[in-house]
Amino acid sequence: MDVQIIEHPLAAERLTAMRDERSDSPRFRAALHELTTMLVYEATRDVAVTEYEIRTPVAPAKGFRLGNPPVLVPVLRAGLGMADSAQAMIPDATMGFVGLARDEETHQPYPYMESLPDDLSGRHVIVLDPMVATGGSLLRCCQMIAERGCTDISLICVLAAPEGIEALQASGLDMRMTTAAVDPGLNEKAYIVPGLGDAGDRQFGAYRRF
Ligand SMILES: O=P(O)(O)OC[C@H]1O[C@H](OP(=O)(O)OP(=O)(O)O)[C@H](O)[C@@H]1O
Ligand SMILES: O=c1cc[nH]c(=O)[nH]1
Ligand SMILES: [Mg+2]
Repeated sequence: MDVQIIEHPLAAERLTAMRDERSDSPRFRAALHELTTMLVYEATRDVAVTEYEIRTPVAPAKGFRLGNPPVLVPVLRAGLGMADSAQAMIPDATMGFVGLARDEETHQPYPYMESLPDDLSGRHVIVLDPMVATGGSLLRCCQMIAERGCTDISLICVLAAPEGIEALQASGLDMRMTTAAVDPGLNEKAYIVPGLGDAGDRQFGAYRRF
């Protein structure tokens, strides 16, 4: 799996705001929105475009549009905070939704929503989830997508742990990842260290869901 780490001063500032425990939910969400714009910009650098003719007020010119607009798949809850800015960058994208909650004891993902097109063959799917810790949640999501025939999956995240990257690599699924950083590892609760805490809680509040 190709892993692209975005090193840019503006991205580093947004990531710092997300990491900082003093950032409240509005500041955290704003930083995630802005960082997602940058991550989407970099992750889509090589997507195919179709050329077509337009006219400027002065002369004919070449125009470009995305050849195969992607399907965006935010992973609820935390990925929901990336959905708006990703769709603003790619207005022709459609959107599917996957809901996964990690069990706090076993660290296994519990699926509670799977709202995806039945047939994803020939489609480019971009999965949005800020956190890749053990990799279990993203792997589960990518399996759902691959079962629907997709062979072209991009992952956009904010922070990844080496353990998660290895788990995704070991799955053998053909994917590429764009992230703002790879942190050193996980603690005993499978949280990324230093990380930024629980990305869902920091956006939407902490409560027990299941
Ligand atoms: O790589 P993993 O070990 O699977 O952990 C990462 C997952 O944990 C977080 O979601 P969480 O389960 O906390 O749900 P939430 O977004 O509703 O808070 C995060 O958004 C990922 O989906
Ligand atoms: O560090 C972590 C690990 C899993 N999920 C999060 O939101 N943060
Ligand atoms: Mg969470």
